[in-house]
Amino acid sequence: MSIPTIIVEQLNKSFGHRQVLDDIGFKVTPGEMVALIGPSGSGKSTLLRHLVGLTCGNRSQGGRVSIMGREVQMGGRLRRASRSQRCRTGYIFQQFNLVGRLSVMTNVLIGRLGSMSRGRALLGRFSADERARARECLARVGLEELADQRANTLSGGQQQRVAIARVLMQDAEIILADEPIASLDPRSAREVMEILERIHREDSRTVVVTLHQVEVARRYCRRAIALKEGRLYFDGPIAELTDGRLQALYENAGLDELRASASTDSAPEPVRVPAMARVQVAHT
Ligand SMILES: Nc1ncnc2c1ncn2[C@@H]1O[C@H](COP(=O)(O)OP(=O)(O)OP(=O)(O)O)[C@@H](O)[C@H]1O
Repeated sequence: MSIPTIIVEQLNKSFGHRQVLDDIGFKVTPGEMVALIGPSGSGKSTLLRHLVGLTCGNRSQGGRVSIMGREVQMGGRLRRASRSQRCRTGYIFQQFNLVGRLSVMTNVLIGRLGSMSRGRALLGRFSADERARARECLARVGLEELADQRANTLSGGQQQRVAIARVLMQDAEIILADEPIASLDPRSAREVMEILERIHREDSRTVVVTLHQVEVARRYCRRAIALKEGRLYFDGPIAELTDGRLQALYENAGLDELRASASTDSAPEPVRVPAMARVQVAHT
């Protein structure tokens, strides 16, 4: 059995008096593609941010996050990540986080900064090999011909593909994507998900992606982790996330989310699960 690449144990997070993560624990093995789903405000983005140490858990309640065998945080204290560890985790944001006035090419090359010497990084001096590699990364997301264009002249879908190329340039082994398709039209959303899935499949990258649309999660991910009100509601094969469980997951959510979560095939089963019940399925 492979050693987990992501380990989360007893993670708790409160903002003021509001507990937004409640005793979260799960493991992800190398090469998995996992959908992180749940109603708006259930804690998906907060959880993802904990995985890279952008947010730290509560001190009083312990909690541990480890990535690729190294602790990111423990007992509410961040561990200083090594440079190489930081480079091995790529983060994709809903709003792309590109430098709009720079070229597409430079934005992709930025993915390399973490592995360069400080001097070279400060001067932004990239080698011919690095430029060739950046072109390859752009070709993989279908944007090679836009290399010299300013990033802010691209469509949202194209910008997200540049962000993925930047993660490829970073050579990240784990890709964490926080609602990467939330602000995209359906076609761009499909392109972005297909690229992520291809990278996962062809390069054996571990991908954890937060999604609002359950049908998208079903199409691209084998496993789902669902949060409800900050608690782990489901963790297992996405095929076991039945319509009844989904109804219970989204039962207090807005109408739009319910529609987004509705299955496209059979009619939902009228199964009701108590609001805070956990449906935890052993993950193999
Ligand atoms: N820095 C913060 N300070 C205070 N509250 C916060 C902070 N970050 C998140 N929260 C709160 O934590 C809860 C979970 O937020 P989070 O963004 O993780 O949810 P989410 O499931 O990703 O929601 P969405 O799907 O709408 O993005 C929300 O109630 C949010 O308002």
